[in-house]
Amino acid sequence: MLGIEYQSKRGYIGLDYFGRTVGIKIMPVGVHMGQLQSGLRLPDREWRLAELQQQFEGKTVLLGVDDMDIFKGINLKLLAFENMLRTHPKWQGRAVLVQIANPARGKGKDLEAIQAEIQESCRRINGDFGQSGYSPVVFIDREVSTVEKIAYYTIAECVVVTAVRDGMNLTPYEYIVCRQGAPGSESMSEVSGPKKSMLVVSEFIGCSPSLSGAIRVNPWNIEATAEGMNEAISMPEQEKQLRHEKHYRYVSSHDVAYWSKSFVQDLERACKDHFRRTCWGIGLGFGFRVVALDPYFTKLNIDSIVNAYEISESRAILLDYDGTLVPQTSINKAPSAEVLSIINTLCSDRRNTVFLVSGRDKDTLGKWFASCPKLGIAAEHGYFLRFQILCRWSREEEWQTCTQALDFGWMEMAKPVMNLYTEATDGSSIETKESALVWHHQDADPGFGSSQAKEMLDHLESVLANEPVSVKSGQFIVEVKPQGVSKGLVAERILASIKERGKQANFVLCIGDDRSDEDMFENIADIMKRNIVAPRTPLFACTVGQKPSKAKFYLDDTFEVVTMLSALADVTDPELETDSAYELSASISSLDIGDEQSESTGRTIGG
Ligand SMILES: O=P(O)(O)OC[C@H]1O[C@H](O[C@H]2O[C@H](CO)[C@@H](O)[C@H](O)[C@H]2O)[C@H](O)[C@@H](O)[C@@H]1O
Repeated sequence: MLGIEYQSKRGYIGLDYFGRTVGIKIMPVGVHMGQLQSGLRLPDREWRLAELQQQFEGKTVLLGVDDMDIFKGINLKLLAFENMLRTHPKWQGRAVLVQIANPARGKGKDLEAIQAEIQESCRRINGDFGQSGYSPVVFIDREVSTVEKIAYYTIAECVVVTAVRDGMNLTPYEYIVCRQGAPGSESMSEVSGPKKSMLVVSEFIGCSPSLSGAIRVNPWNIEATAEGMNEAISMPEQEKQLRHEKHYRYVSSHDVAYWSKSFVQDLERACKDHFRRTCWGIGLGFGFRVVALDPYFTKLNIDSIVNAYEISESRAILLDYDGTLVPQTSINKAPSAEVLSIINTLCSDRRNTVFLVSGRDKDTLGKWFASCPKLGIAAEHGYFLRFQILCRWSREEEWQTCTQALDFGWMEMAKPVMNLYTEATDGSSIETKESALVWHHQDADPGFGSSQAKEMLDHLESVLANEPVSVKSGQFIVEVKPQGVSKGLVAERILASIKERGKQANFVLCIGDDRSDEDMFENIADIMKRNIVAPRTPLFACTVGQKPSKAKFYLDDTFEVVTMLSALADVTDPELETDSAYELSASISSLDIGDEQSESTGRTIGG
């Protein structure tokens, strides 16, 4: 939906938009039953009905009630009626089209032209098919009172709406209610016998999908509309009755009161969490956004994290890469010498387990962090894992896949879709990773690139609906990756492995900037409630940039992230260094390893 993440929430769609939930609901508005029923009880109705019954005695009345404007398709209706009289001559002398045209609310050449066409059609049809005492078209272009309209609805065998574009259009609903009559008000002139109503409605009007018993037509198709009219008035009486009953049940139970109540209920549900959030206006011009933030969302205080770090015995440090350790805007994406040095210092303390958790591919990360042998790396959102250098005697890194061999047949389906958008979007490109496909649009025109990304996301979601993949957007990317591979799961595994090694973490720092990192924040918040980390472990879940997040803390940019990590490095005690490489080689087996399986890429750990 608009490229924004959404969930289906009990009959309505909830979009997450800058920390707020925006509910979207499609529901046709109904009629005011009470008002219509009072109209049906008006004393005036009685004599008007009697008059009309006399006027149209022995005739089958088709009724149109429309505003006089260029969208209502009144002339199309007249042409279809003319066609019906010609192709079904049995209706000549018997069928009458009463067209009420509410006076035009506007003026203009187009309106004058349509009025002239209507006049000409009425003249022609009445000239060709009229007989003494029979005018096939009765055109009423004056203000018609509610009670008079109710009388027309009551005598009409069928209502025809041929608008070529319209909003809801409640004429069919009003007609159904009038044909039913007000409960207990049957009078002498009331339509006797079982209640019936028939509808021919344009497929372009709002109420059309809610009337399953109506005959739906494309009003531009004169022949089909003529056939629809003939079918409606020729239908067996019992079927007309069944269709009427079904429509009346719907219209009377889904009235305007039901509609408003239902929206208010959903509004209350969607806004439930809004009250505990604080709204801020952020950005300028077109970049201005109202952002709802949790009141406990605060800037990460470096002194507090340093204090907690110093007194802890087993620390888990999980770091995202792009947008966290290097700015999204950097041309050179490789880590700086400063970042590598800080990471090496953090890794040098045996109390620390430091992991890079990134969406990037394993070869790039392996190359960039070759000088950090004690750093754990989760590449491609954790599909590949590199623990520390495995063995004392070997400095060769070893990658493992987090799951059994997967079927990547979906890539053959996703690639052609991405190709289409790449061809049409200058500056975009496709990145093929071992487990995922990524469409990049950072170098495309910003507006066009992001609207293409939104459209492609929808397209991919429908093409891949039955495939075991998830399609997500990130910083200038749309990524398709296997289901069950997420930074959240990898974070959980890392913390579980620390516990397995008998060093249950009592300090957790988890930092990242984008959508994929939110999975980490969410899983880790949940882990804190379980027994995987030590009781009362401080969790420093931190997002980069002040924006709605599942993290409790934020830092403004990558510069502040590096400053904070550097402060931790300053109080790190390399004295405590041991040959943790050896230790971690043992930890691999504790990482919930399932059926191990050799692969060209490395081994597999069960997931
Ligand atoms: O999990 P992260 O470390 O944040 O990595 C996420 C993605 O990083 C890479 O894309 C990013 O860098 C590109 C330039 O090198 C840039 O065009 C894009 O907008 C950034 O999102 C990587 O190419 C992706 O595969 C990762 O998913």
